[in-house]
Amino acid sequence: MRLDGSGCVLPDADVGGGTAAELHSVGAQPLLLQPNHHHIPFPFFCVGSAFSEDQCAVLEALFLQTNDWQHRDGAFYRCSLCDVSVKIPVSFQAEIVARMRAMTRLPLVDRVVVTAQRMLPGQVIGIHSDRPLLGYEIARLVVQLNKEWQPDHGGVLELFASPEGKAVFTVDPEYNTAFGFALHAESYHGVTEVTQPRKTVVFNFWHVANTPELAAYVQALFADLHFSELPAALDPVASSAESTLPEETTFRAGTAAIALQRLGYDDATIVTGYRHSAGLAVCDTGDAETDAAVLLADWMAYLYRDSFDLTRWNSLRNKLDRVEAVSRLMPAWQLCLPE
Ligand SMILES: O=C(O)CCC(=O)C(=O)O
Ligand SMILES: [Fe+2]
Repeated sequence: MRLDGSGCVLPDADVGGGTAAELHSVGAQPLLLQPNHHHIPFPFFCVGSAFSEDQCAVLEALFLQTNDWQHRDGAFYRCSLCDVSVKIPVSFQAEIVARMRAMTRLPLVDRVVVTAQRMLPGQVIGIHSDRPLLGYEIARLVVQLNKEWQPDHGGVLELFASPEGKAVFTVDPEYNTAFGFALHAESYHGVTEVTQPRKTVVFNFWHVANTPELAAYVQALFADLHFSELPAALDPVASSAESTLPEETTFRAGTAAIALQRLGYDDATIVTGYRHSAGLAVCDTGDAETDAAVLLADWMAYLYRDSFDLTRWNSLRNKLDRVEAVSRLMPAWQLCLPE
């Protein structure tokens, strides 16, 4: 399957924030109208004529002015990148975030980071998922700026169901086409080798509950982490868990226990938290603060050791929905579950 800009156009059920006419009225030009939404191999959308001529001109100019390109020269990820966020008009950024919120239905923060990406002949981007690690972006909009692109120029974006499989969907990098997706552990994609220079602008968006501010808080909470600081009361539980459970699981449970310890909770709560995070027991002590502390510690340990998982986050949010935030947990609570 190929997207050639003239493919079938499905009605946009997700405009959410407004109709096409309203979008005309808020900005000077419409943008990202009529996306084609897909769900295989993972949710994404493509837009044929993404931006107005003026907006394309702003994006193209980014490649003329910038000089501090960072060169990525890994075996699987070869391209040059440059942060051009400050060069994108604030009103343009605001419009794009509003549109991305409507299309992805994700609670995105206002801040956008925009990267100009250049690939030169011979360069290729191998298969990767971009899963959102702690503080990383949750969604991307990839805009192509290759005038007169031809199939033999390469640089086709390929989508995969698994890192070993064959491409399930391909997107040609034609001028003024955009590709948007939510990043997660299985959003596998890559770019085929290019034979002509390839110009792309990537807009990055953050989830309100996986911000760089949360990342700073969690990094500080787990700084200089040594399991030896955990109370002796945990020793028998941890030893027994370590003899039966995968290391990854006990590592995460130990990390959750450290969070509870550093937040000032007593030995009993730390043991309860460890057992909960190791999957040995469901935390239901009947004490609202203890249960909330255990759930938040478990979530922060997961974020720190793994990545931001939307399903898990929704489950945390549902569990703590009606619970009053307590002062000891306030900073973590506000960052993990912002209003
Ligand atoms: O350049 C592209 O088409 C996609 C690059 C990429 O891997 C990304 O933006 O996540
Ligand atoms: Fe990527």
